[in-house]
Amino acid sequence: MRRLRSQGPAQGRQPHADRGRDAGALPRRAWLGRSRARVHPRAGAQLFLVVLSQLLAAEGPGPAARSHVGQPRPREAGAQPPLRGGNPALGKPERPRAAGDGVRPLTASGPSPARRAAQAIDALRHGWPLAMDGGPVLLPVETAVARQASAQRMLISAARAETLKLANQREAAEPHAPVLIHGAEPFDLAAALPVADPALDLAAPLKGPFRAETIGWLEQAAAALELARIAGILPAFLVDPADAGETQPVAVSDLAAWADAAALAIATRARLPVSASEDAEIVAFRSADDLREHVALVIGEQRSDVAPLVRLHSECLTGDILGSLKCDCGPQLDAALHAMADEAARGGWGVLLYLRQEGRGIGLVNKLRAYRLQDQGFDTVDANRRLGLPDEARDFPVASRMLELLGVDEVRLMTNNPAKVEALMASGIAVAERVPHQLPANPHNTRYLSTKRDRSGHLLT
Ligand SMILES: Nc1nc2c(ncn2[C@@H]2O[C@H](COP(=O)(O)OP(=O)(O)OP(=O)(O)O)[C@@H](O)[C@H]2O)c(=O)[nH]1
Ligand SMILES: [Zn+2]
Repeated sequence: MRRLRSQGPAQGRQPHADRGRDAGALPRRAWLGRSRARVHPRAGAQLFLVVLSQLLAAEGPGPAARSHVGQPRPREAGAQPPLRGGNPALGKPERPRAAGDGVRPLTASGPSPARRAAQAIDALRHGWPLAMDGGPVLLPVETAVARQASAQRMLISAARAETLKLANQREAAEPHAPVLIHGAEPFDLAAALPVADPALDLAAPLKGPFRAETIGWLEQAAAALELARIAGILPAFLVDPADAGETQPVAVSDLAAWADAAALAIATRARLPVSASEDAEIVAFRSADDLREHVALVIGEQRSDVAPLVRLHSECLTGDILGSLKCDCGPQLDAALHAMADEAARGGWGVLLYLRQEGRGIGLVNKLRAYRLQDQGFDTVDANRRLGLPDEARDFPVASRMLELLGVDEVRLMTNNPAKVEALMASGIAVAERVPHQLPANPHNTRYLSTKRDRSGHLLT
């Protein structure tokens, strides 16, 4: 069996008793006085600062504390006093500006491909247009800062085109291919938004007439839609708009470089007692260009001779933090941690990967948009498609890479989703067993769970 090299357990693991929080020993009432219970926390903090500054003032200026505050540094004999208001010989001070006013041509000496993709994702979130190498300028409809921009054409996803009843046109009939639409009138942002956003579907059901056109830059179009998904915005663009503003250059191949799981590395690790188990360690992962920080929780003592119980848990802010009843994420997270704690008590161990892939990879805002559509009667799959987004967009090679970095090459995977098993195996992790992980339904998630079973292939009863 292939054994992967571990980066090793944390150095200097301490018994729990050694790590009491010092803060607990502070005389809590000392700093807010007796009225603490009635003081609003923010007001309390302000009061604390006032008291602190009074105490400091009463103490007088300590020489060490004030040596560089408010006092001029001693000057050597003959030295010039510092210039106030800048050196007139240098002209007026100017803000630093990027070379070429920030326009970055795709040259070998420019930013690395992964960095360019990161900049493109950031640009979309800010509403700045992309200049696709070999394709047109694309302005994201949802976030565009160039409010006066307009274009004759829009780029949308196949799923959105289908919702807009365009799939009967030959150029829009390919199920997953991006669709270029030509409007009878140019699209300004007010006209483009209802095409992009299904929240407006009921208010304006007929948006056309549109003509679908052949795309001569299909790869660039697909990459742009993928970048929009990663940025968490609606996947719709004005194509070559007038007045789009400064563009962000990006090439199709940049995306693969950005998504390369090999860039992920362990950033740090620390002991983290949790309510399910006091014997747990958190490991944080980072890569240079992807700002999402994934974590793993290792429960029990890591052993190379026993395959751990593993759960790949995708971020769900609503379920994990707020206790949403619309999904099964919160109870699944809780039950997984307790199952791992039981496993550890029997001499085994567990690893929970907390993957920052909210809403199965479409991001929090788009997931909440999907929830709105679900309230109109669409199921979880159709709601995503109406948004023009895939119903599954998670990046499981990231999970395999995290396991590899932890030195885990074989797992007992807690899941009802066969796609997770396949994805892990495809990226080199042996799945010795699939451990079912079904939790009781509630009235709010019954339809969600049956859709998972009936449309997404989950093994649920
Ligand atoms: N787009 C979308 N995402 C959702 C919805 N409900 C839950 N999610 C997301 O789905 C993910 C939860 O999936 P998981 O429980 O990890 O995995 P799974 O594919 O359901 O498979 P299991 O391992 O069997 O639980 C989280 O990222 C949630 O935010 C929804 O209605 N729409
Ligand atoms: Zn959830």
